Amino acid sequence: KPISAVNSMSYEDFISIFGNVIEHCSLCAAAVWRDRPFSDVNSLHKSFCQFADQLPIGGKEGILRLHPDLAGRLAMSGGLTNESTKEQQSAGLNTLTDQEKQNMHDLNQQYKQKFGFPFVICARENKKEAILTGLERRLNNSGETEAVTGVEEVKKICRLRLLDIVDSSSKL
Ligand SMILES: NC(=O)NC1=NC(=O)NC1=O
Repeated sequence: KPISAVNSMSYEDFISIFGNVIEHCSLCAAAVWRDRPFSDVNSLHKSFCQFADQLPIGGKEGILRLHPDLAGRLAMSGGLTNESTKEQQSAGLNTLTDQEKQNMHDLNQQYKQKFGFPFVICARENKKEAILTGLERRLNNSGETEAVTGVEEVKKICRLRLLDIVDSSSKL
């Protein structure tokens, strides 16, 4: 879509189109609509980032809790959103060996046990090896650090999902 079409959307249409650029967080799109008109996809992304950044720590954690585990139960049962399904496949998470699945599951459980929210990383920018090493490394961080790091990954996921919808060449 050209950015001009984005800028002329009703908030209902805007929410239905952009409601999942942050996984299960249509509130973000509902809020970001007010920042229109957007000069291009970068300024649209900036609005999403600013909304996430101004949330209190509890809100940031809430965004992370709405993310499905990587190669988790939902992924195994085909219950992921279309976006998450494609992203997790692109990282090769649908071709894990049983050993890798078990390892991922154990680490995800440890991570959730420690932080109270899931490990989030931009799967389209990482292959399964990088995801596993990232999970092991970030397990040693503080909750504060991981809430911020997780939201930074959400911003990367958001940008790629926006680029799938908005023509990156279109300018106001
Ligand atoms: N826990 C996660 O990081 N989930 C995901 N990251 C992505 O890029 N797509 C997901 O579903």
